[in-house]
Amino acid sequence: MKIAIIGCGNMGMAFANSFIQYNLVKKEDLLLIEKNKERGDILQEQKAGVVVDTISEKISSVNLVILSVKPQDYPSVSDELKQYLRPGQLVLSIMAGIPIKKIQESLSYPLIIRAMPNTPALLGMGMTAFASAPEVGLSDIRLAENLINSTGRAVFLEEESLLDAVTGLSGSGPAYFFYLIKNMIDAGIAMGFDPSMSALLVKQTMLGSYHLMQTSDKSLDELIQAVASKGGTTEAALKTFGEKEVGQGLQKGIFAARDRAVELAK
Ligand SMILES: NC(=O)C1=CN([C@@H]2O[C@H](COP(=O)(O)OP(=O)(O)OC[C@H]3O[C@@H](n4cnc5c(N)ncnc54)[C@H](OP(=O)(O)O)[C@@H]3O)[C@@H](O)[C@H]2O)C=CC1
Ligand SMILES: O=C(O)[C@@H]1CCC=N1
Repeated sequence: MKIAIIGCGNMGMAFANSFIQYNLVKKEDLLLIEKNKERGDILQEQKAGVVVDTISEKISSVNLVILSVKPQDYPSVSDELKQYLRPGQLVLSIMAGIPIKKIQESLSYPLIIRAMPNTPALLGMGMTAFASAPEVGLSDIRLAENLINSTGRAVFLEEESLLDAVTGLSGSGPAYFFYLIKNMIDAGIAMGFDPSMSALLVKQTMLGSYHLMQTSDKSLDELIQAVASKGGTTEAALKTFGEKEVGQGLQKGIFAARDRAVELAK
């Protein structure tokens, strides 16, 4: 198995490192194409794979090409890539927004899988949803699924258009989680804790709450109710969240992320 990754930033390397860790590809068979010199030099130093700075005929010999540049950089990538693609190669895009049809047209090439991962893939704890062009065969879909499984969980979507909602929900989701935690820590600091004590209180609370949610047979509403004693402190917080429309604000943010994914396709 030979793999090329075009754009070796956060997500490209999260994938590359998982493939290496699970022996799905050997470093000498991993072509890392990174335009950014500083990043390329770091990857060279780390001996992360065969590091190059441009798309070349080397790409013609790989089985799988992963597109992990920012969507805005894709037009220049497709112009270069299309001349080197050979029949039978599989192209896996993790770029937000850009639909399979558009990738097929820009590359004049049919075998495209589109996936939306998230950064916990760095730890093998990612969540990725993916969809496939109708031209891609079952064995290639399985191949992509096996590779994605090395980065965490994978779900196959029959309906590609849902990938934009996935982007808003789980693709960007880690940032919402960190945003929530940051604001809780800041509230702790505002109430007089030093930053490290506030961080400990908040992070352990979130960790314990996550496991409680996963192991409990109660619904989320019931779990909230179990914390919110009648006339107590949690109720005061929840009342304020309601007045400030925190939940609705969060949902609006997620819809905005989804809408931006749709926009990036244009
Ligand atoms: N970060 C995330 O949480 C997620 C990101 N994604 C998607 O993954 C893709 C990559 O995101 P992310 O890893 O965060 O981005 P990064 O900016 O970290 O990585 C992209 C890398 O590609 C380089 N690059 C740009 N043009 C080329 C080119 N022509 N050839 C080779 N390399 C090039 C960039 O260089 P330079 O910086 O100099 O431009 C950069 O180093 C995006 O499309 C994003 O939508 C999907 C899910 C989650
Ligand atoms: O912010 C972004 O555009 C990318 C896609 C999902 C997460 N990061």
